[in-house]
Amino acid sequence: MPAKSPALVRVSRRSKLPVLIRATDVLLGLDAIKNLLGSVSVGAISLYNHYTDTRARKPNRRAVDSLPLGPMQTASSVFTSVVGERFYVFTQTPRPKRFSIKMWSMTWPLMPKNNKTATMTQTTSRPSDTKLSQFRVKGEIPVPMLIGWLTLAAVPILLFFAWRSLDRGIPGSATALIVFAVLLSVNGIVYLLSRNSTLQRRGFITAITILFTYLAVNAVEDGSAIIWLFAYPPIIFYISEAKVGVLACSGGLAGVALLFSPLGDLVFDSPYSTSFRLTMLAVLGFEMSTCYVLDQSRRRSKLGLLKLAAEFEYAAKHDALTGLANRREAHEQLEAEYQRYLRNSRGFSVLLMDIDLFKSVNDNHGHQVGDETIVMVARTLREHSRKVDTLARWGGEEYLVLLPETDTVEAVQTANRIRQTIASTPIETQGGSINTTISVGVATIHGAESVDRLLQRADEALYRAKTLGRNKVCDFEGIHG
Ligand SMILES: Nc1nc2c(ncn2[C@@H]2O[C@H](COP(=O)(O)OP(=O)(O)OP(=O)(O)O)[C@@H](O)[C@H]2O)c(=O)[nH]1
Repeated sequence: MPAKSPALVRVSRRSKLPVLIRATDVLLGLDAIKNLLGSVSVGAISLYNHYTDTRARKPNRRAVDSLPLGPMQTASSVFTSVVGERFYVFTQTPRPKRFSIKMWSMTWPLMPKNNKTATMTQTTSRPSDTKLSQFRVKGEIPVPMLIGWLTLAAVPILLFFAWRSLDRGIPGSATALIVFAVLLSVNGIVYLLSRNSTLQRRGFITAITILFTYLAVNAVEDGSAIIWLFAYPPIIFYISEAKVGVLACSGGLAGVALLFSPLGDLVFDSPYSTSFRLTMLAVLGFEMSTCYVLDQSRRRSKLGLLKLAAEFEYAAKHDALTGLANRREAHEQLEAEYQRYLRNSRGFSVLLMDIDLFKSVNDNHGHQVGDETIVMVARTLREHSRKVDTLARWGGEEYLVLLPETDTVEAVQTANRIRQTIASTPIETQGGSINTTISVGVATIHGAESVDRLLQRADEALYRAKTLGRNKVCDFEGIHG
């Protein structure tokens, strides 16, 4: 065992330790900056979707209602942004080009792990925290990639120090370092072959924990190798759950304290001076606590950011009054269904529905009762639909129902069921009981017609149902109830 080295104490106290700690701070700081940038972009896009009528490309009624904008005209020039969880609203200045409209067309920065886009149907609800944790924020370094880079960096360093140990006539240390280099490489290769990230992470954590223990206990490199311990906390907190990070760090710190204790001196022949031991323990403990606090903050802000994004994504795809899909989402679902139809020829139908003489409901009972009627009709639609159907509020008192794998006969049956229920069930509103009816236009996709053409046929069928006296279900060919 090498004798105590005064050089080690001098080096570690004066230069290496602060440099290592600063490097750690810089890395964590960069991560925090990335998070903030991610937060700004997610928030900006989400807010844009939430407060914008995408067809008119203007702020929607929600924007006008909820933001302190004053007169209606100013709403058409509103810009929204977000930093953290604070919303900022900018109204257009006399020099409108000062704000870049490009910000609005950025891609959605959330990426599900499996790269599949979740389909949004009537059953979609706000995602849970567990579900959210499956997402990562764009710009965040994926753990397998980080482990890959760390392995790539560690292997040559280990081989270099192994060569130095050999050169200094310490073959035992050289062999151990080569074994660690091989272990890390094997772990990397196994991951490349199996793509099992859990195995990769566990293998890496085990390897570096044993490696750092070896470096500390055997006082490799005249005892200076123990300084590498400072690399352990940020890595362990980043690549594992907070719980594992806390356990590993407190175990590590207790281990070092034991090594530095009189008991450690009995078992191991450590070269560390008393002042070095105290400094090392204090700084290591300080670094671990700092890493824990920063990691908690990173995790909390990520979850908050994902929640915020999920809330706004939900709002961007749903109608605020009824909770049904909005028109834009309905178009997306129609397009997706159409693509499925082109691929596997499974047909689908659409129902275009309109509440009859709705203007008179508003005129006779007021707008509030009109709104309640719209909500109650939406509820009836939900009750009479399958989970796979997409229910959308198409316009004011117009609804669209997308029925996958449904032919005209079945679509007409569904439409009649809904129509009859609405006609026979008085709607209870604050303004009293209201009897209302709906007219329905049915269209089923056929041949190579486009979605637009399909919608046009449904619209024409709806028009026919209206002209034939309302409370009717029609398709392109004729009346069905
Ligand atoms: N309460 C309320 N009314 C709305 C909403 N959106 C649109 N409307 C009203 O819905 C009414 C639609 O009336 P019209 O298009 O003339 O049709 P209608 O009275 O239903 O007559 P038909 O469609 O021919 O049966 C208008 O008075 C709109 O102001 C809304 O969100 N809430």
